Parts: sequence; C-alpha cells; structure tokens
Amino acid sequence: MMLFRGFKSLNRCPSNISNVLIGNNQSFKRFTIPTTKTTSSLLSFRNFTTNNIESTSTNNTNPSTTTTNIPLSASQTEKKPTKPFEPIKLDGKLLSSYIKRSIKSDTDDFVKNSGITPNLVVIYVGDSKQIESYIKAKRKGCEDVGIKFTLDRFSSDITEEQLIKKIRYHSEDPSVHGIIVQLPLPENLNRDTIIQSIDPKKDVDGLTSTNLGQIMISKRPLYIPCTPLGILEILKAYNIKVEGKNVVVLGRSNLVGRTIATILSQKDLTNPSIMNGANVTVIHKYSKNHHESIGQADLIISATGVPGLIKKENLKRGVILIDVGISYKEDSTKKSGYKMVGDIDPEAYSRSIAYTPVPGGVGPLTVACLLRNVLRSAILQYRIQSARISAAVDNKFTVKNQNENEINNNNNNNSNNNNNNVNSNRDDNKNNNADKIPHKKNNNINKKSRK
Ligand SMILES: Nc1nc2c(c(=O)[nH]1)N[C@@H](CN(C=O)c1ccc(C(=O)N[C@@H](CCC(=O)O)C(=O)O)cc1)CN2
Repeated sequence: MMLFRGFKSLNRCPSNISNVLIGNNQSFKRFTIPTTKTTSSLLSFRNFTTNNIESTSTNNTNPSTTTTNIPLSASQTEKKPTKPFEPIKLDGKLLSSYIKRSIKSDTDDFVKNSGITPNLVVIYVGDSKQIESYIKAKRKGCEDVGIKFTLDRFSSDITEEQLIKKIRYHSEDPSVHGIIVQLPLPENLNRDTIIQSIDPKKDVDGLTSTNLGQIMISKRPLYIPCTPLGILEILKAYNIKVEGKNVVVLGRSNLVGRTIATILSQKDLTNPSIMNGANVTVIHKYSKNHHESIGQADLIISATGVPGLIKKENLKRGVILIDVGISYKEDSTKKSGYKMVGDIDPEAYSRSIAYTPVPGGVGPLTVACLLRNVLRSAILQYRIQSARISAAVDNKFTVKNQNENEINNNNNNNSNNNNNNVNSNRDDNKNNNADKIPHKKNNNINKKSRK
C-alpha cells in the first residue's frame, strides 16, 4: 500500500504549499506570494510589537523613537520622509490558487494510478441565491482540479428522514468519496441530526461528531472543517505564529468559531510548523466586556455575519485581522446590485499589521481545503479497498496452503471429507476477489505489497 505515500495533500495537511511560499529559495521561484521588504519582517508575528508600526508611521508620536542625546549633523537631522505603514493583505485568493495547483497535480496522479475520479456530492436543500453562490464556487473548484461534482438538490419540504435516507445511500455508494450538506439548512431541519448521518470517512466538511470529537481530544481527525483549515493555511503561509498570543474568536459555530478556537489553543494538531498554544477568548452574543478582549487581541478571527462589527477604534495597533463573515449589502454600482462585505469594517485595516479582505480572503481557502479533503477521502477509500483486496488475496493463499497441508494429511489418512469443504471455501474467495479487484493495476499493487 505504498502507492500514495508521496501525496502532499494527504500526508501533510495543511498543504506544504505554504512551506513553499515561505520556504526554501528554489521553491520561491515557482510560487511567490508578493512579499515586500516589510512583509517578510512583519510577518514574524512573534517579534512584532506595537512599536513596529509606530516607528514606520507618519503619525509617529512615540517619544522613544524620536528623541536622542547624540548631536546629529544637518543631514542626519533632516527628516527622512517616512512612508505610511501599509498593512499586508493576506491574499486568500492567490494562496488558494497555489493550493489548487498542487491538488490538481495530486488528483491527476491519483486518477492515473487508480483509475478512480474523486467524487464530491453536495446536498442542497432550498432556494437561496447566496447559498447557490457557495455551491457555484465549489463546483468551479472541483472542475479546476479534476474532481467530479454531483449536486443533489431538494426542495424545502423534504423531511429529515428522507434526507437522512439519501445521505445514507451516498454514504454506501463506493463511487462517492465526499459528502457535504450545504449550510445553512432551512430551519425546519435539524442540522446536527442530518450531518451525523454522513459516514465519517466521507465527511469532508469534518462536521460529524467523530471528526470534531478528535479535535476536542487534540487528535488529528480524518478531516478538519474547511474554513478553520483555510485559516490555518493563511497563518502558515504568512508565517504567523500564535503561541502565547491573545487570540479573540468571534462566533462559536462548529463550522468556524468553536473549531478554530479549539485548534489554536491546543498543541498543534496538523503540522509542527504551526505553533498553536494561543490564549484564546471566544466571544458570542452573550459575552460581556468583549470590547476589552478585542482591544487586547493580537489576532482576531471574526465569524459572526454581522457586517462591520469590528471597528477601528476598538483595536490594538498591529493586530492581525482574519475576517470570515459574509454578508451582502445593496450596491447599485455592482451588476448584481449587491456587494459582499465582512465582519470587519475596512477602515479598521489601517490599525492592523495584516488582514484578510472580503471577498478574496478566507472564502477561496474554504473551497481549496474542501477539495483537498475530497482528494484525501478518495485516497483513503482507495487504500481501504486495496487493503481489503490484499487481505483477501493473502487469505486465499493461507487457505491454499492449509488446503495443501490438509490434502497431504487426508491422503495420508485416506479421507477426503475435509478436503471438499476447503475447496468450496477457496471458490468463495475467488469470487470475492473477482468482484473487488477493480483493475489490473491493483493486482500489481497487491503482489508488491505481499512481498
Ligand atoms: N457545508 C458547509 N456549508 C457552509 C460552509 C462550509 O464550509 N460547509 N461555509 C460557508 C459558505 N461557503 C461554503 O459553503 C463558502 C463561502 C465563501 C466562498 C467563496 O469563495 N467566497 C469568495 C467570493 C465568492 C463570490 O464572489 O461569490 C470570497 O470570499 O472571496 C465559498 C464557499 C457557509 N456554509
């Protein structure tokens, strides 16, 4: 079962694309995130202090950076024009295109070697333009990387039982590798009951209790939910370390808030190069004194869907802003008549050292991470299938050896009764294998792995 050991997407998650982005020089030639001189130093979050911003800011009022006891020459005293500090845009769109490139290459290899095309089934209930735009983004992502996309759509009058039956059907279908229930669901349907009916092995949104439960106990689940995974990708790509930092998470959904808060406060679940161990505060609608926590935050992750919730005035200078909120505002200048906005007022960016925009921030990474999870699932299921075949073949050999021994014994004993039974077992095994071996390549794999 060595075949897919080398897959980046499966073995290192979040992807090693981000290693490439910040990694060795050769790799930079292939994937270059537009880093300015400021970027490389600023992104060392560990060393960053408020002074970094103030010393480069035109509004510098910090006396420690302007006074000196040493007499200066005229040229030295001449005020150098200082550029206003520009926060860094954490470019999720660009990063997702790198990640998708890597997924495409891995998917191509997988299809070539296995003859299987990964297949994602999206369960969609209802009729909402906004939700359809998410689905469109996922369909496009699948097309870009060579993953099959299947939409199973239902009207809002479907019952929970009917939906669960459908999901169970897809869970049992070997040609389906990933199943997601597009959220939000209509209010009459219980989201958790429905999601629980997905086979955890195909739960590429990582929302079943099996997968989320692993995160709770600091274990790596089969699938990490896509938006938290996307956030980890950003942190990793831009070398943002959170150990010991004050992280404020707004929102406590399984989809984003609770999950990212759990991950960042724990010891690393995904890759030793991301340092977790943050001091995480989760804020929700019943929280009190949240202004205080927000004002002390080094990193804010906002996932509330309340447009413009985070304002400039509340923020510490040098904060990093990750915006997961999606809302729509009317905008007559847009062809669609509306524009997408996040939880963070764009005016707040000027207080930050780095921020994710909306659109073009976390959203595209949610899709890229979903694609990676689907490929991961296809590879996992292929491995399970191959292991079963391998075990069946091994079993057949064992039976054959037993059989031969028994024939010898029986010949010695002049008895044929047991021999007939064993022969019938052998025939059963042969038929099983004929059903399960999907193509010639698998036979080769199995022979190799037996050696
Ligand atoms: N079952 C799930 N439902 C939902 C999830 C999820 O991860 N699983 N997340 C969100 C919505 N979502 C995916 O479903 C999603 C959000 C945003 C984007 C995206 O690409 N946004 C782009 C803009 C796209 C556009 O212009 O319309 C961006 O932010 O730049 C994709 C998917 C809730 N539901």
